[in-house]
Amino acid sequence: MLTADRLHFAYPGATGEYRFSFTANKGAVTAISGASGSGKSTLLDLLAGFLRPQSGSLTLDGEDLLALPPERRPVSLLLQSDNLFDHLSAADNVALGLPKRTAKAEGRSMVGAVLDQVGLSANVDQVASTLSGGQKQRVALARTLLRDRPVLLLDEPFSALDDETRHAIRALVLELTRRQGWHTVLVSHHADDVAALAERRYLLAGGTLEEAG
Ligand SMILES: Nc1ncnc2c1ncn2[C@@H]1O[C@H](COP(=O)(O)OP(=O)(O)OP(=O)(O)O)[C@@H](O)[C@H]1O
Repeated sequence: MLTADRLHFAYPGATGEYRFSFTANKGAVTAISGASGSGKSTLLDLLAGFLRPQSGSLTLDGEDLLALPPERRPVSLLLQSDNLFDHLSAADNVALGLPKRTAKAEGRSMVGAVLDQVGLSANVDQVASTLSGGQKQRVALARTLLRDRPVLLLDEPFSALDDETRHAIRALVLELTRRQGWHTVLVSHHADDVAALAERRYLLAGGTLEEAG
């Protein structure tokens, strides 16, 4: 279980402050909604380690995550767009998620396997700039799958997609979350996405999270 307990943060010199408490279960999507400017990106930055809280705790199954710098946190991040290097192929973008010193042939077969799982076996060598928005998100999910970190942070990951693609990527996120046992935290304005995915929902307002029905 991913647990934030009174994670307290204030931007230097700013008047507003945040105090975040929530839990996110393994193999499930936890949704965070809130108005523009309510602090959703701030929360994700704290979870990813890009911002440091003034006090409080953040643990994954009891392990203190605040002690870890961003690159050592068991966390992957998927944004609305700009997840890929445009000039690299789908396979090369995914290969960035391989552990260092993976043998070339082994790496290629691991990359092929995850691209296959996200339905992109026909696009392995395609340059990212020529992929559709949905295909790009699939590539980013394949890389996440390869890294297989236990926490997946999603920041409006479906917003740039048309309805049909959005439903397909949404279903893929839910399937991977359940199968891999990820703790997936979804930040979204869209009630439709939240209703389709979330096991637990929180509303962010006034600097705190409130569990919503
Ligand atoms: N570096 C910063 N220094 C001071 N204040 C900041 C900084 N970054 C964000 N803020 C302020 O903190 C508040 C929360 O911002 P944040 O980006 O977390 O909101 P959000 O809910 O993600 O908004 P949106 O939905 O529009 O992306 C805003 O009032 C914003 O102006």
